[in-house]
Amino acid sequence: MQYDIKKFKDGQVAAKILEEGDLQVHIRGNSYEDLFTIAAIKEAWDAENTKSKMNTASLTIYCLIGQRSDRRFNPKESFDLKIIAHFINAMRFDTVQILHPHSAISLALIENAKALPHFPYVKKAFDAIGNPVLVSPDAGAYKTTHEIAEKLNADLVPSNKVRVKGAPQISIQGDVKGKDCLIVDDLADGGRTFTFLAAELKAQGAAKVFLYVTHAQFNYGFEELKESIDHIYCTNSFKDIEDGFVTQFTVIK
Ligand SMILES: O=P(O)(O)OC[C@H]1O[C@H](OP(=O)(O)OP(=O)(O)O)[C@H](O)[C@@H]1O
Repeated sequence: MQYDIKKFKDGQVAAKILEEGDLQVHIRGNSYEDLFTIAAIKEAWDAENTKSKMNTASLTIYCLIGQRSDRRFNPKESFDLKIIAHFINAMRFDTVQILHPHSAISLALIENAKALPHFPYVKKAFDAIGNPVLVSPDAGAYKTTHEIAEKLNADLVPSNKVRVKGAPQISIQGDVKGKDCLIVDDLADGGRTFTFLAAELKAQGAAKVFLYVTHAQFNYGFEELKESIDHIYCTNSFKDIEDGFVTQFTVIK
């Protein structure tokens, strides 16, 4: 399904449907502008499809904005993922696929949503390195990384993270001496989780430490990661990165 997006100088986005049939929207979805772009496309498509109930509309979001804000962190603060989910639900897509959501709460709040698995990209990194031990950085990552380790027949070393005044405190539950380690997580923001964990893995004798994250945001702290991590594997769900330190798997053009 072809559509055209026009952006006005004041920031307004408008859409035009260029052909008939089922609608498939593939978008990063990592900005409020993207959400309004999706809404414009769906509104234009709905206007053409009021009579035809045969056609379906599907949405694929590669990096859902606000996915970490999956609760009200403090009284009097907004619950941002709930607002975003309300907005997407109002568009009434028949299916919504979300690549590697931060938690199951995104899938619970967004109607007709299911996760698009990150397994194929972890497998590519796993094969490129050559049978590393998988490391899950925190309780949130443990469940999905455990499932991936089972599928790959790989060893898994869980670690636990608590944040003290925002700074991650790490404890590793396994032997990594002389082993190549692949940390697997959903996203890197400032990267402190991974610099601390990689430093601790190396202190415990790990040979090399690699990082896989689906959503490579690297909003700050990117250069510091080079001190303790040997190479990063990620998708381009959040942005395209040109750096020899990073291997990016393309999910969106
Ligand atoms: O690159 P960094 O800035 O270190 O952030 C990345 C980490 O933060 C997120 O978890 P978060 O601490 O938000 O998990 P939570 O939902 O359990 O609080 C994410 O799953 C990573 O583990």
